Amino acid sequence: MLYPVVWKNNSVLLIDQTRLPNEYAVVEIHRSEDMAEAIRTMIVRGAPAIGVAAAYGMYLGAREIETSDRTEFLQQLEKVAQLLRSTRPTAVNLFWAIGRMMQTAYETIGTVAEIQQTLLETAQTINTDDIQTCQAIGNHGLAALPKTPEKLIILTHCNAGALATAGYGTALGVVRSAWREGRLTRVFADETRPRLQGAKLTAWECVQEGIPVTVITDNMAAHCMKQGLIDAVVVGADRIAANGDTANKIGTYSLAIVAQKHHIPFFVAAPLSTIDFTLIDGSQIPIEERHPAEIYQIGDTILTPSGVEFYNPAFDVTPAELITAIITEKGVFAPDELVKLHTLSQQIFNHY
Ligand SMILES: CSC[C@H]1O[C@H](OP(=O)(O)O)[C@H](O)[C@@H]1O
Repeated sequence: MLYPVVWKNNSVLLIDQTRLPNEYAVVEIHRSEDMAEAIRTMIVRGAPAIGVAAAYGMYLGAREIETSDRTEFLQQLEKVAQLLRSTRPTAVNLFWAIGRMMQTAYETIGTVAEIQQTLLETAQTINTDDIQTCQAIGNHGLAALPKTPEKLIILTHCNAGALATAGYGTALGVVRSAWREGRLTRVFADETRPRLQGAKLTAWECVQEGIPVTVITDNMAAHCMKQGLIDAVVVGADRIAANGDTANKIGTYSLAIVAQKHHIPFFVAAPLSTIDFTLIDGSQIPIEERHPAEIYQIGDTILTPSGVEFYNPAFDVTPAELITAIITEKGVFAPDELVKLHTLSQQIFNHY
């Protein structure tokens, strides 16, 4: 199994996803500021993965606080939370995980040392829980996929794999489960400009797992669907509103439009921790804008002339009416059924 975030020897080990697929490098993180930078620069990325990373970042920050006074400790911990919240705005998992860590600190009655220990245990629980959640998503996804005698070809976008979670993946979790059950022919992976998570990360994960994978450029997806090459589209999510509107990597929205045009089921695979029930629809989901260099530069090559402007939104929002179903660890739901999960979500994520 592939784990992008690992607690080991009193530090956090991150697979450096900016160096894949050509180099498998691990970065050792000891301090909260370094964890914030790792999230900001996408050494670690993917909604659930940055939630897990932020949880450990909260513990790293907690152990840096040198006071035995509980009130002072909590005030300092809130500053760590603010630092981590400032890293990336769209994936709600980041904010949920930080909120859970703060809630744990406030609820722990004891010495500062006892609060710090409880924070570490909470981060480790968030980590292990997400692996189990992804495996449940994968298994529930099997029931959602088209029931055809032939094996399926699934198109996915960006990377919603083990690298984007604590392990196993969400969209690629469904792919892994389908592969293991003998229901998959191959994956078509959008390269996913500008950060190329599909070409670099999804393709790498599939090769590691022996899953046949075809990489296409983003502008080929519609043609592939029109040719009848694709049986289903399965993507991840960074934030899902209560009505099922879903923020995911830029390019997801256009995929959903073309999938509907060609009557191809379009699935979002995501844990409950990605659903933001405080938003009635996707209109208020914050969309991260990243540096223009992600568009105009690949390696040492500058792609565009000087004197041009750039617009680099990292995400878009797919309206619920374009989504066939949302695959969660609690089952498969039509977008308008998510409200059934609200009470359960509040029980699991209360006050975060
Ligand atoms: C398992 S959801 C992963 C989700 O996060 C990715 O964004 P980024 O690579 O910028 O962190 C992408 O939207 C994926 O679908």
